[in-house]
Amino acid sequence: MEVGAPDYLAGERQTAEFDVESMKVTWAGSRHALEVSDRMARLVASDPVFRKDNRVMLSRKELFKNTLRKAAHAWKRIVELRLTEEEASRVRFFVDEPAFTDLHWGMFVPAIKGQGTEEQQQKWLPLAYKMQIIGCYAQTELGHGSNVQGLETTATFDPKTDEFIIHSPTLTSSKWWPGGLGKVSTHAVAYARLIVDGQEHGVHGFIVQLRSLDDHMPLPGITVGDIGMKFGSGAYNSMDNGVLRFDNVRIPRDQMLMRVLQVTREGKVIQSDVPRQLIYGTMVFVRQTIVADASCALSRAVCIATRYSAVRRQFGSQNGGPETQVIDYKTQQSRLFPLLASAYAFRFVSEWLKSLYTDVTEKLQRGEFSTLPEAHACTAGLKSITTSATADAIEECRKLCGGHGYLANSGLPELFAVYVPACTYEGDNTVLLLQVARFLVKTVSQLGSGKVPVGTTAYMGRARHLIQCKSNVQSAEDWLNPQVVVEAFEARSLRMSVACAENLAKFPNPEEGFAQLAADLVEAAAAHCQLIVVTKFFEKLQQDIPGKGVKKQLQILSSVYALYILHKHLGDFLSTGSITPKQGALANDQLRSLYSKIRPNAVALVDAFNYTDHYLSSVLGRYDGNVYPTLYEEAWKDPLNDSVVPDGYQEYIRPLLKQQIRNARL
Ligand SMILES: CCCCCCCCCCCCCCCCCCCCCC(=O)SCCNC(=O)CCNC(=O)[C@H](O)C(C)(C)COP(=O)(O)OP(=O)(O)OC[C@H]1O[C@@H](n2cnc3c(N)ncnc32)[C@H](O)[C@@H]1OP(=O)(O)O
Ligand SMILES: Cc1cc2nc3c(=O)[nH]c(=O)nc-3n(C[C@H](O)[C@H](O)[C@H](O)COP(=O)(O)OP(=O)(O)OC[C@H]3O[C@@H](n4cnc5c(N)ncnc54)[C@H](O)[C@@H]3O)c2cc1C
Repeated sequence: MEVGAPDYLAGERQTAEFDVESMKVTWAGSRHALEVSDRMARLVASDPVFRKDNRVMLSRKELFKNTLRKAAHAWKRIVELRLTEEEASRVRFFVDEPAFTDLHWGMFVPAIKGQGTEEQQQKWLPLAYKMQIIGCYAQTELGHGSNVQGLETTATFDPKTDEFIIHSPTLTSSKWWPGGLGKVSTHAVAYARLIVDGQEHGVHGFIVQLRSLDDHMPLPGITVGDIGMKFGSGAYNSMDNGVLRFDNVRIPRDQMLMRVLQVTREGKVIQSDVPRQLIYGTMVFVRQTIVADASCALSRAVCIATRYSAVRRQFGSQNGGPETQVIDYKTQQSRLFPLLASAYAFRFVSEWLKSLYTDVTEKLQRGEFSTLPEAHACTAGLKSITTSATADAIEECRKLCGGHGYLANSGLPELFAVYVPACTYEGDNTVLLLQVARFLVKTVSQLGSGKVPVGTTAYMGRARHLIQCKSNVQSAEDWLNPQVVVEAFEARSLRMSVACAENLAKFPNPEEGFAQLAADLVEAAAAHCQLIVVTKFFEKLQQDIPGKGVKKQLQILSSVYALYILHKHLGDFLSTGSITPKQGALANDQLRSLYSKIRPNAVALVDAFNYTDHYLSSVLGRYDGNVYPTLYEEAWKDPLNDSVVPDGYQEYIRPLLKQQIRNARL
């Protein structure tokens, strides 16, 4: 905010009962992370190249070219200022525009790192790090996305020339969707069925050059282009999601990523001791980053809706005094505050998931693979529930802002349009929950075998207790006890998984059973993942959290998140007998009183996200709350208002107004 400018939300900020600067540190993860983030946010906001207020007005071609300009400028600044990787990734975050660079850094580089041998990494990574080649992740095809084993592109080994022949045998085998592929990438990690000596060996990644490094023309045998406009104006259309076909394209044998499986000069196929699932490792990595993205997108929407709800007034004027701020309506609070709590919950669970991922990656380097199934289940499940909740929440925030939320300059429509594909990409959310369900059912089925469940399923080791325990909640206050809450969540989750396993056992064919019970399995998986989020929030509170009143606020938010989920899924808690209807009602009483505690802190709690006005790009979410004059000014900037009488008046409006109506009755 400019120095000396009026702050229409100052009154809201004065009621805060905690130290906002300390909360900023907790949200950012550390004082260092906050400092870096703050510096990079200012760097981006002060640079006119990164302007984004005109984005929705640009044609696709203009938008795309502007994205290229921003990406090139960002890279120039990163090199000139010698920014660290951490700083560079914050620059990307605040530039706030999907671009080919996301796939280059976010998937192409990690695919080579995770699936390439040492020599392959040494050859390709330096080129990729300097952006002397630009890569994408070409897995999905027109006919198959979720079913990776169903991909049709082939990679046939030719022992005569020591090459692979990459080919698209059918229309449905055309690569379809990869970001950065359509117009920019020079290379791809393309996934194809490996065929050696007439035998199939499953789907593997191959580094394929697509375009000339001299004139950017597609290489012989490559057909490549953009797949067309996507949902929403502006939004994800800055990305060149592409289509790609191979017509017997030859690549050297050493361009197959060979960490998991090697093909020798003689055409021998050698399986290393690395599990086949590591071919899916890049997806595990990205799913983990998507959980962190969910907390960012959600906090952004909540920041806009909270500030605006404090500015907006409707009804309730007493004796000519001001009307009621809409944030004071209990209905507004019961819709908004759980989303605020969810933003914090997702932030902390993503922190934990990142540490789990780092730990698993270190173990994989040492040849320890036992934690891979847990890492897969956690990343898949948390990606699924956090993105679904965030997509719904952004739309809810739009509604919380009434009519003005529908204006593009509220920032919410574009945020929604950019965000919703997260429910689909990197694994459709239902398909991913089914993966979690398989993991849970397997864990339950092994309970009797003496195998002790560990990690996030450790609670299943107490199945005997959890299957029959009764919650001892007697008052609304009892619901503030984390142990009581966690036990109710554990009982609900375990009982749902056990019920699924029991029902599955009734089917002679387990796969048929799994297919028939899929809807129940998805619910059991979601219950398990919600338990993880709740537990990790409570565990965060065990840490030393400095700053006046900060921990107290987080305690309130953790209870709000847990009790909101309980209230929303009350049917599960009741039908599994994890709590009684009376206890459910007490949870709701507690939730109401927690909302009242959040109310004086709401604006400060969203200030703690430390978002600049540039990043929020929302008239409704402005830091200073100066909404109405800005809305009014912005309206006049619309190109439709360039002329008082619109184009088309002479052709279409005037003749209409001047028409002779023959039949007066018409
Ligand atoms: C310095 C400068 C810096 C500059 C700074 C610049 C910085 C910029 C940085 C920007 C960063 C931004 C980030 C990127 C942005 C992203 C944007 C979005 C892009 C979106 C990309 C995509 O959209 S890309 C395509 C994703 N497409 C899927 O997501 C397919 C889903 N489909 C499957 O994933 C499989 O198809 C599916 C269902 C598992 C069945 O696979 P299947 O049939 O083979 O397997 P089964 O089900 O039979 O399972 C057999 C056994 O494998 C186990 N298992 C399965 N998966 C496993 C796994 N992953 N890990 C371990 N284990 C796994 C399973 O648990 C079973 O285990 P068990 O046998 O023990 O039970
Ligand atoms: C914006 C965007 C960017 C993308 N970027 C990339 C990229 O860079 N690289 C890349 O390779 N791919 C990319 N993709 C593709 C993406 O990964 C796939 O679209 C995604 O994995 C979903 O697969 P699908 O399209 O085949 O969906 P489908 O599987 O066809 O889903 C259709 C419906 O079927 C249901 N369904 C499917 N299988 C099952 C099942 N077994 N049980 C129950 N229900 C089922 C789903 O729940 C869904 O409701 C991108 C997609 C989008 C939208």
